[in-house]
Amino acid sequence: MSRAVGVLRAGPRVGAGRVNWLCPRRAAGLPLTGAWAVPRVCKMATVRCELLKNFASEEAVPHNKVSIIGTGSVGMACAISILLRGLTDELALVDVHEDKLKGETMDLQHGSPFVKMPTIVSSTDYLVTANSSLVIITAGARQEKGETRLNLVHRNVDIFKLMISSITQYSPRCKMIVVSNPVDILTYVAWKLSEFPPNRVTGSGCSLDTARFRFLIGQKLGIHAESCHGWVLGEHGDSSVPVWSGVNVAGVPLKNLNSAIGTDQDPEQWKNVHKDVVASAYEIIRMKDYTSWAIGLSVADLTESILKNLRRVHPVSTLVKGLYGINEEVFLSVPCILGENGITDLIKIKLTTEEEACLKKSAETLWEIQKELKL
Ligand SMILES: NC(=O)C1=CN([C@@H]2O[C@H](COP(=O)(O)OP(=O)(O)OC[C@H]3O[C@@H](n4cnc5c(N)ncnc54)[C@H](O)[C@@H]3O)[C@@H](O)[C@H]2O)C=CC1
Ligand SMILES: CC(=O)C(=O)O
Repeated sequence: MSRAVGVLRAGPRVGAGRVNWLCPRRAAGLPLTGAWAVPRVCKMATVRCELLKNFASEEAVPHNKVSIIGTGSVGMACAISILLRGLTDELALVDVHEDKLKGETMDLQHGSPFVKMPTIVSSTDYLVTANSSLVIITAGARQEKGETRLNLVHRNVDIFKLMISSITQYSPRCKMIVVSNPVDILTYVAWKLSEFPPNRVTGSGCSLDTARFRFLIGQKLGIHAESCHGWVLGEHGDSSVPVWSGVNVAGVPLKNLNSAIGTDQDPEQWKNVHKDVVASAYEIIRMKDYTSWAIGLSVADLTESILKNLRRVHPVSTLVKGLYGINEEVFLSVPCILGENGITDLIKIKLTTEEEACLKKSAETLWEIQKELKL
């Protein structure tokens, strides 16, 4: 971790559009040492020195720093969504692929004239993430066409073993959002390896499934997704559970209008909406190789609740041991209140016997895999 690697940094402090390699200690807000500690003095009459009268040191400490680990499709969709919403005063990016990391950083920085860009730093060294309020983990393998999320587990657990200790070393008080798949298992892995309290380790879980559910209900009704309320809970992906009893528009439960909604007996076959939710990722991956925009936008929404301490309710993956007859340490999505301390409360949603059985079955499937992991 002490390698003297450079940190790609730009932002208001070094001038929009400029790309500088700066000391990682400076990027981390630590006192400068060695050659990096030379004070900024004007040795010759540069335009900068002629233009500016320097009043104060530039060593600002970020208050809302977000780090994103993994600058692939998902990491960069998270980055742009967070930047466009103006949520952070410093964004740090980390990836093992140095050229890709530099390229993505420069490409974002060049958007500075159009967005109020915060400082953006990046490095292969986790020192650049120091003092993060929130670390978003998107690093790792993604599904090939037709591959299941659970199939990724061993490849991504190995990556997490390398990553989590570096994150906690530099940001011991951060919150984490895990996005890499299989997200529920990897949230458990991040929680175990970090030794953080469970409220600080959250999986993006069913935020994406729920967004897809609301969008598809909206399409069927001709109403905007934001006005269609409903939740998908449990495992992100294949065994997710749609809570039909709670689906409503303006407080009108659809179940009151169609008592068979979501069942095989339903003449309108609303259950196909959830089938389409489950099929979405496979369908999109078949066509464009990966999914990115909707997950990026949903992670930015979670980020906003945490950084602004909004205490909004989100369907995210959390430790559910003791709920719904689940006795193992598994992470599944339930409605959670998210704020500056991560998850402070869960909403005790009433499930039907069938829904509860589905949740228990997902928990058993996940535990069968988790109990074999050597962490
Ligand atoms: N939870 C959810 O709803 C969703 C999860 N995902 C998952 O997100 C993950 C990322 O997907 P993509 O961005 O499409 O993949 P990608 O292949 O485009 O990006 C992954 C990045 O991780 C980096 N990486 C690999 N090992 C690393 C390490 N040890 N440290 C730092 N960086 C490392 C790679 O260099 C690459 O840039 C996958 O696991 C995917 O299944 C994707 C969409 C939705
Ligand atoms: C890839 C993935 O997990 C999704 O789009 O749902």
